[in-house]
Amino acid sequence: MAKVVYNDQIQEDVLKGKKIAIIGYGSQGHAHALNLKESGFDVVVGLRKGKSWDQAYEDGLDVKTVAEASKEADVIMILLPDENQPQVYKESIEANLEEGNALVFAHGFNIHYSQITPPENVDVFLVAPKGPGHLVRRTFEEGAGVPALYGIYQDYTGNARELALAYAKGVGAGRAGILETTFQEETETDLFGEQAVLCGGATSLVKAGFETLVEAGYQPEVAYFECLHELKLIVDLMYESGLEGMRYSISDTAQWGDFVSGPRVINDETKARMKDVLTDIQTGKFAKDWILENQANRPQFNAINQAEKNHLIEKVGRELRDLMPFVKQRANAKKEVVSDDSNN
Ligand SMILES: NC(=O)C1=CN([C@@H]2O[C@H](COP(=O)(O)OP(=O)(O)OC[C@H]3O[C@@H](n4cnc5c(N)ncnc54)[C@H](OP(=O)(O)O)[C@@H]3O)[C@@H](O)[C@H]2O)C=CC1
Ligand SMILES: CC[C@](O)(C(C)=O)C(=O)O
Ligand SMILES: [Mg+2]
Ligand SMILES: [Mg+2]
Repeated sequence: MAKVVYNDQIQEDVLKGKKIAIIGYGSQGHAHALNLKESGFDVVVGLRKGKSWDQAYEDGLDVKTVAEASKEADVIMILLPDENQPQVYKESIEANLEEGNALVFAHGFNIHYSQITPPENVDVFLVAPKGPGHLVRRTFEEGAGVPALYGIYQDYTGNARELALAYAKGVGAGRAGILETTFQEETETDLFGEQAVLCGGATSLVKAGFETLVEAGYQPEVAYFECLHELKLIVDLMYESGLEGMRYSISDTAQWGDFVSGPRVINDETKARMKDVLTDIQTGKFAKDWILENQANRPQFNAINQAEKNHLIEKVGRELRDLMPFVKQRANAKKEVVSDDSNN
């Protein structure tokens, strides 16, 4: 079994007294900055003037420009959207790196696909939480945490591993488990997971189920509860006690249907497509296409995003969630964010 590290095995002294710059204050940025500050570390947030800047300031953080924060920090964590990182690194970070600094990432994309080339005299490592930033923050506040991977690309000071573990502990990951990886493994597995299972796989499965029921004449509201709302309740059981634990709570009829019909939907053909997805990630095709899509100002991304927002499942879902106050609370918090085109 892989070695999983927890809080009591981690010395955080190596990071104490160092200035940590969190560049970006979105989904991951706000969680890392606030969790590290509350863990007793010295944090400065690097941003451009705008909504995130105002939010970070309102949250009681020290906020500076990206160049100023990078210059004064010993540890610089880049938590900007992957597609913006190379330009901001070139314009505002690179020239402010000093010998012995640490350059840190939460995802290996730009190092693994050679979009950022750091100097040789700094440490370069990643601390990648295995969960959305808003849950990194929420679980930390609840006294729990989200697991994280760490990986070392360059160990100039000889302290990169200890720094990475101390950083991971500071964001709360040591409560859940921290695992060593490489930039290649983190990048390829993270992209595969989000495309084939967690995001792309799950949304496609939910929509296909919803559409099948609606096209067969069933009420969209029934289809929404069946294929989307209840999925969270089922996944919660898997999260708590695995597939077996989930199957303990469902009826034997459901479990028999799970055994005989699940493999009719997700089968060898689906797995072959998953392998295609993984191949595109491993060869760099996915990364190249995503970089080109951004250079062209995202024509496909924007068109698909708009069509997805207009899908019937979203209309029905908005109406039903408005009638469930316990769900509405979080949806409203998210809505404020979405309407401002930001994530935090
Ligand atoms: N989202 C997640 O949960 C996870 C993300 N990651 C990784 O973490 C990193 C950050 O992702 P994520 O948190 O989703 O990023 P977000 O999209 O949430 O980042 C948005 C933040 O970046 C700032 N920003 C964007 N462009 C610039 C710029 N040119 N100059 C200054 N600030 C800028 C925004 O400020 P403004 O308000 O001014 O636009 C905002 O504060 C990525 O590498 C990602 O792969 C890893 C694990 C999970
Ligand atoms: C699953 C999507 C993710 O990889 C994440 C939250 O871990 C991301 O890039 O946002
Ligand atoms: Mg991920
Ligand atoms: Mg990801």
